[in-house]
Amino acid sequence: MLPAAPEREASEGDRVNDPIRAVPALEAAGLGLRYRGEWALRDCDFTVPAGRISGVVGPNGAGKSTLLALAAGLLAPDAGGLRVLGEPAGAPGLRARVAYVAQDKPLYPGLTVAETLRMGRELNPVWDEEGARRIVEQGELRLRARVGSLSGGQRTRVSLALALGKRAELLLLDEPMSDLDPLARHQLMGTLMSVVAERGTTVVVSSHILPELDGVIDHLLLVQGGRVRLSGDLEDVLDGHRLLTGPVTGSELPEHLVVERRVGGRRATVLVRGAGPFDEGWQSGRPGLEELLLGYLRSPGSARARGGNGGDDRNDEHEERAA
Ligand SMILES: Nc1ncnc2c1ncn2[C@@H]1O[C@H](COP(=O)(O)OP(=O)(O)OP(=O)(O)O)[C@@H](O)[C@H]1O
Repeated sequence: MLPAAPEREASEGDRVNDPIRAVPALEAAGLGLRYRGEWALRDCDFTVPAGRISGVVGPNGAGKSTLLALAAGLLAPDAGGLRVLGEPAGAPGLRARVAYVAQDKPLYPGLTVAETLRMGRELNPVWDEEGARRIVEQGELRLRARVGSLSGGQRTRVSLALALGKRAELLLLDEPMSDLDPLARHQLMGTLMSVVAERGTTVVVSSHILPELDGVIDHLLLVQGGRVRLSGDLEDVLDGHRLLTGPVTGSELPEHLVVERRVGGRRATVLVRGAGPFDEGWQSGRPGLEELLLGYLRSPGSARARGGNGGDDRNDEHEERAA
């Protein structure tokens, strides 16, 4: 597991009373985007609160990168709308307020690491030279090395240094850690989280490496098949589910609450929406993040949920019909 996110400076009450934090980081209504006529994201309604670390989770091809690119203003929606920090995504006023690290970490290969950081300093009205250098130096990168000669993990480090140096209000990170070795991942995530906690930065980070997010995120967006399947405060979402174990026969469960059922021998393990009470034949516990996500990912057509209360049935029916 990666280092736990340090205590955030602001409490929930502070956020509500702070007019800036009361504006969500992302707010999508009916958001959709097509590539060559095929919907990559469709009918997405969600809110990502400010001042939090949100995990965008989903399998390959789910639409995570598309969602982040829309938030970064690199793509324009084909349906619905997306507001970022209170402004329409892509608005010029967001350029200095949002930093985006794309999955393929595009950088200029001909520049050295030092020249890349200098470019960051010159292009951004606010620049944290010390913070950016710290990230580069932790990786023992030579400032004179050409970016084109760096490994994938080293380029990730330079990209994150640029993003953090910008001191943006919102960091959009698309699979930031996928090409880092476990030690670098642990170290860099720790640095990232402490910087973010210090500054109260909002982070939206996509990943399909579930352990990477455990103990780090405090808000969740589960994307599957181009739709948002689950979203909400992480604790509320976990509180809104139970992992039940019991004999395969004899204990009843309302089918519409079942997310995933696995049978091993005579015992069944069932992930359900809602906190019960359930038939007393079941042993019941709150699922962990990985158990919850794997349950949903393994059962793409099961009960759908939204928000921490385990979901809204009317929405579920709508989404299932539209799918
Ligand atoms: N440039 C593109 N042209 C055509 N189709 C695309 C393009 N980019 C993405 N898609 C399609 O859109 C869907 C969503 O892709 P996206 O890259 O957003 O998924 P993802 O969740 O980020 O996947 P991964 O975890 O593999 O990065 C996929 O079906 C993908 O094939």
